[in-house]
Order: sequence, then C-alpha cells, then structure tokens
Amino acid sequence: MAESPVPVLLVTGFLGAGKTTVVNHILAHAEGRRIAAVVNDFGAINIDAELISGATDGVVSLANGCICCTLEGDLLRTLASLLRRKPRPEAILIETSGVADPADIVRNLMDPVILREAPLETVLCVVDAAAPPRAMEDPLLRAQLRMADVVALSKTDLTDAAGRARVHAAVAALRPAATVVEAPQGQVPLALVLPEDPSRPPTPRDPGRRRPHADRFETLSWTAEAPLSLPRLQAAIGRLAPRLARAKGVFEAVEQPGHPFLFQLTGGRATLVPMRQGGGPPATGLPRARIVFIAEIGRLSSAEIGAALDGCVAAP
Ligand SMILES: Nc1nc2c(ncn2[C@@H]2O[C@H](COP(=O)(O)OP(=O)(O)OP(=O)(O)O)[C@@H](O)[C@H]2O)c(=O)[nH]1
Repeated sequence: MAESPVPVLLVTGFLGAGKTTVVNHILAHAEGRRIAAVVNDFGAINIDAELISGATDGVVSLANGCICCTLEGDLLRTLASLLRRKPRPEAILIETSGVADPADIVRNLMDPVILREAPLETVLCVVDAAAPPRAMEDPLLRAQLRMADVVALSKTDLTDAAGRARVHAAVAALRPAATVVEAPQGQVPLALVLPEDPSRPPTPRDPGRRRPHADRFETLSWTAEAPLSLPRLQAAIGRLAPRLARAKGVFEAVEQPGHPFLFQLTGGRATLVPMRQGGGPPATGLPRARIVFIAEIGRLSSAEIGAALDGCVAAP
C-alpha cells in the first residue's frame, strides 16, 4: 500500500527573529501528531538543536553551513531518511538558519519525488515586530517574506500599537497574499501552518531563478572547558555587540556553578536565562562553554573574539 505523503512546514526568518521559539510552541501544541524537526544553524555548533523540545519524532541537526546552499544535499538526504522511517513521521518541520534564502530551499523541495512524498505545505516567515523600521528594508528579510504563506509577528509584547501597525503595513505591502498573525512567545496555531486535512493539493511553487549567493555573513565559534565570569562576559559582549548580527551560547557561570545559562543576543538586545534542556537526552560531550557569533563579513576577528572571551574564563 502506498504510504501517505508527509507534509513539510518550512520556517524561515531573519537572524534572531524568533524561529526556534515558534518551532517550540508548535511542537508543544502538536496534539499527538508525530513531527520530526530538522534544524539548521549557520554556526559550527548547533545550539538550536539543544533548544528544541517536543519533537515527538526526533530532531535532526544540520550545522556549520546553510541548507539553502552549502548544506542543500544534506537536507535532501535527511528528508529521504526521514521518509524511510517506519512509521513515517506525520509531518516534517524544517527550521532554516537566519541567513537562508528560502527560495533556494523551496526550489529543492519542488523536486518531483520530494513534492509527491513530502509536499511543502506551508512556508512560515517569522518577523521580529520589535526590530527598527529599517530592518524591513533588508534584502534578505524581503526575500524571506516573499516566499511566505504565513507571517508570524514575534516580539509583539515588546512593541506598542503604532509599531505593530507599521509592521503589519510593511508586511502587507511586500507580501499581500500572506496570512499574518501576531505571535508573541511563538504562539502560532498548528492548524494554521499544518492543517490536519489540507484541503488544497500540494501546488508546485515558482521560487524564481537561482540568484548567485553573495556571501554576506560569517560565523565564529568559541568554546572553553571552564566556567565564565558573568561581569566580565557582560563587558566583553557589550564591546562586541555593535558589530554582531547575532550571538548565542551556553555556559556555566563562576557565580553559579553547575547551572548552565543560555545567552542570546539579537537586535542589540542581550538576554541570559537558565538553560532549559530540550526534549532529548541531556547534551553530553559538548564543551562546557560554547558561544556562536554571526556578523557581516569583515566585522569579526577570531583573534579579537578569542581574546575577549578568553578574558572571561575564571582563573583556575
Ligand atoms: N520578548 C520576546 N522575546 C522573544 C519572542 N520570540 C523570541 N524571543 C527571544 O528572541 C531571542 C531569539 O529567539 P529565537 O527563537 O532563538 O530566534 P531564532 O530566529 O531561532 O534565532 P536564529 O536561529 O539564531 O536565527 C531569544 O532570546 C528569544 O527568547 C517574543 O515573542 N517576545
């Protein structure tokens, strides 16, 4: 008997927009559907995979590159292996990295075999509603929005009514066909992005011609096997932040040994919260401190990052 096709949800959005937060909300509200998650981090250390919880059919991590270009073969191999599972997952959720142009991924998903076996159901673009207005002018963000069926406005809790109205207007101007939802803390209803009984058959999409990729971002990772001093880390990040597009990491603080913290920097806003373990087994074999930095090419120096972060390691 032919197996049922497995619908695919592609989650895109700019660096730090709130994709993982949306993915976790969707997985937590999957109401028993077996969803496999494929998570792509541009950096060498896949912090996102550690943060995903509730993927009932497991998390596949693709790191150190982007599934829209350098890792596109890995994505197709991953989909094929998910489809070979017995039983098959009931849906596959792909979280792209924030530097990905989803048109390139959609093009790969239009392969006739993939389209038949794992039809692309929805492209969901997460947009940071609290980002400054000029963020909507970013060509990558615009490319991501242009592919969206559904747009989730994240961080609306950090904006006022005028700010939200401005983002709604900008999204409607760029992608009038998309359904737009406000989604503070990732609150996107599953039925909107993965309907249980999709009424429309999978339609081939036209992602346009492949455009040459001008590499725009670079990434550096820093690891250590020692706890870090919180005030020193705060000062170091404060110095580096103006040149960073995104940073995130996990580390233990000298001040609170044994309790890993999750550090996030996005849109110039830094947060530090106790690390909540994802759905899988506790991460083992990972460096005690692991931080990934992303910036426009030429704005990061590994020597500078190394020196700044090495200075945060507590003396033994
Ligand atoms: N206040 C607030 N913070 C949010 C919201 N959504 C996400 N965040 C925070 O924004 C930061 C980035 O969120 P992520 O979900 O990791 O963003 P992402 O798009 O997956 O990031 P990358 O994969 O690195 O591009 C985290 O510190 C989140 O806690 C929201 O609706 N409100």
